[in-house]
Amino acid sequence: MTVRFGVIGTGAIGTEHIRRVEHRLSGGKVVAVTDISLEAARRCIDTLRLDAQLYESEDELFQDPSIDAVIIASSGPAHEGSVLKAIGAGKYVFVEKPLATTTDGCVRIVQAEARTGRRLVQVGFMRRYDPGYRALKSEIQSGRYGAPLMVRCVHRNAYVDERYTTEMAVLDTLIHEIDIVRWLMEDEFDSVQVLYPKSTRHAHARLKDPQIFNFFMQSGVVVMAEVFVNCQYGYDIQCDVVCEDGVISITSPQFLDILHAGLRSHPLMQDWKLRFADAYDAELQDFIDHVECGDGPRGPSSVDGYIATLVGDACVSAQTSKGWVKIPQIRDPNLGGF
Ligand SMILES: NC(=O)C1=CN([C@@H]2O[C@H](COP(=O)(O)OP(=O)(O)OC[C@H]3O[C@@H](n4cnc5c(N)ncnc54)[C@H](O)[C@@H]3O)[C@@H](O)[C@H]2O)C=CC1
Ligand SMILES: O=C1[C@H](O)[C@H](O)[C@@H](O)[C@H](O)[C@H]1O
Repeated sequence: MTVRFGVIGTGAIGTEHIRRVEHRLSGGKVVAVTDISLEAARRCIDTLRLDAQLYESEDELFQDPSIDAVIIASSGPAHEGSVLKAIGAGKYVFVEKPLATTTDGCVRIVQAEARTGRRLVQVGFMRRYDPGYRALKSEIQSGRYGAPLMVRCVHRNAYVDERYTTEMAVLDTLIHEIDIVRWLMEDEFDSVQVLYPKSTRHAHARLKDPQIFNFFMQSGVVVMAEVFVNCQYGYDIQCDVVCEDGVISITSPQFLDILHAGLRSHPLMQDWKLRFADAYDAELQDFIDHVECGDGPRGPSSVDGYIATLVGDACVSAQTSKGWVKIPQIRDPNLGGF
């Protein structure tokens, strides 16, 4: 069986995901696309030479019985509505992060999925599929370095545009660290504090950049996460786990070592597309494989998406408070009671 995809949102990552389903992965095919900008959707079909139906709305796309699964790659605020409609139409759903931009929205999705009695949703937390993070988790779990004590994360973009806000540093950017630290440490967040260093002159007037997010995990492990989205030099993702008997760190994949004019240099990646290309391929291939055999997705779940946004909401609160903010208790959305 080939998994027949409809894609909602044909922007930067939507186009990337379409390209990988069509040309790099096995078992999937894009048969329909839509976008709030029909021009963007049409341009995507033409550029990628897709044999796909252009739908004027997602509602029409969801009614297409030939579509097995949808990839939701629209802007974050649109995710909740699209995911709920997709669940209602009985479609499998791969939704880019965040699952929804509010905790209540995530709960509505988790409860809607639970009512179907099936796993339908996977969230695009692709770092769980990155070879570096997977090797890091394996080393932590080996016990060779003793207990983890601290985690240091760095998430730097070369630059962002005027649409990027101080809050987006949480649900658009830091949300990757929130999910990957949960997964690496098999632990939950307890509390968060935000520090604002002096802002860079490269940040637009309404953006505080960089930002430091300090967390206590429930185990007592401390997480220090830097988000700096105008670093100028490139796209730099770092993660060091400091243990009792050693430090384990991911490294950025090096494609080139250049000797020139008396210098040695390693060109840095400039954005997420190349840095996590293998991870994006692996997460979507995993989705396709499990949908194809009828299991339903086994990647990051709607509950993972709910917890990431729950912690994100606490981080946004901490951005405007002076002290520590407690992360609300994680309740099992499957059991209702909200
Ligand atoms: N996992 C990752 O590493 C990455 C994830 N993302 C996530 O992917 C999503 C899209 O990001 P980008 O592709 O960078 O944005 P983008 O702005 O390039 O593309 C978004 C597309 O969605 C369309 N759109 C907006 N609202 C819509 C709606 N209600 N219905 C249908 N289409 C709608 C826009 O017209 C646009 O074509 C975001 O949630 C973002 O957080 C983005 C980049 C990397
Ligand atoms: O999800 C992403 C990308 O993966 C980048 O890491 C972030 O910096 C970007 O803001 C966000 O859209």
